Amino acid sequence: MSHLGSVANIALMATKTHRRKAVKKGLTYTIMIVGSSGLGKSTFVNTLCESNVFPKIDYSNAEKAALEKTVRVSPVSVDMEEDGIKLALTVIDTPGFGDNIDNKGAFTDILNFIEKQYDDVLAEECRIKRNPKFQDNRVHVLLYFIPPTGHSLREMDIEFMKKLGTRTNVIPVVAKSDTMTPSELQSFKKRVNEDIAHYQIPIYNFPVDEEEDDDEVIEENNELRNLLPFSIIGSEEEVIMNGRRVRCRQYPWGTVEVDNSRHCDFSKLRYMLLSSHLHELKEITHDFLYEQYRTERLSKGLEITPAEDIGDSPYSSVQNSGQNTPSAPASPVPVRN
Ligand SMILES: Nc1nc2c(ncn2[C@@H]2O[C@H](COP(=O)(O)OP(=O)(O)OP(=O)(O)O)[C@@H](O)[C@H]2O)c(=O)[nH]1
Repeated sequence: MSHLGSVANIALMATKTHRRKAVKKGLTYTIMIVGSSGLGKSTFVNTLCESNVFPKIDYSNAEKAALEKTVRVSPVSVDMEEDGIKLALTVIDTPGFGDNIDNKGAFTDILNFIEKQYDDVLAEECRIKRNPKFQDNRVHVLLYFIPPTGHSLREMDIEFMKKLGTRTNVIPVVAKSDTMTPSELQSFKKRVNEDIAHYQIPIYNFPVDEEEDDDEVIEENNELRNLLPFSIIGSEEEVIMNGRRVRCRQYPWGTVEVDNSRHCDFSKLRYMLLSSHLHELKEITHDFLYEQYRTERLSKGLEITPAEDIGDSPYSSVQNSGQNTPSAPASPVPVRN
């Protein structure tokens, strides 16, 4: 066997071992949620994970509600299983913008958080002896919550998405889309897309490679691109309808169902995030976004500090009794799987 052949074999074995470990331990994956205050970010996380990751806030008690609001970047790990694959999912809720006249502070915290995860990986790569317990917490996808104003994007949303889009895969979503009629929603989506194109906001827009991708992938990506920005509805409420459990929001005039694709795009977004596009989002993060950051960082000749030397970890865990279990932060893994 040639030297190249044996190297290739070792690489293949390493990949297989890595995959086996990932299947056993759970594939690590990180989603960040960003947007103005009160748009339903925490509710969305609970809906996505089908469990009480973030405790429900009692908005009838203003004082208590103010205390319970998300006030810092809050990562929580949730063990899930999607299509037979274990996921060690980390969901990061962030403080909502809008309570302060100047929201730059909250935004800077979010950007710094994303970049710090890249710095940690870079520092780990630069070590002579690797830390076997190193935890890679890079953000693979960021859902940007757009308020359902019915107008167009706000200046703040344009500025924030533009900056975040150079660092991570940004996917815009229309929050609380049950507050708009179908035709209002369609016109709003159109205007948001026009703004995204006009201001050249670098979102993840389901790119296709006509030569490389097969027809199924092209069709799926075209369909998902046409849904952008995804309309979402969050709810932790369940009712029994025609003998099946349905997650919904109930109003005097009717019921909107979270998982009904005629009511909103939640189910398509969930499938795309946790199943069909998970690997692609991880790959783009590692191969492109991180590489770009790394090049910028190293070309500026900045000093890289090993991970454990930089401040306290913001990671926390939450107890819950739901089907999917929020637990301690994602299990330690070597760089990328
Ligand atoms: N109409 C409607 N209301 C929603 C939806 N999702 C959440 N809500 C409600 O909106 C309010 C705020 O929800 P949260 O999930 O706390 O919002 P948040 O964005 O996490 O708030 P901050 O922590 O302040 O940033 C609650 O009363 C929710 O029940 C939705 O899809 N539609």
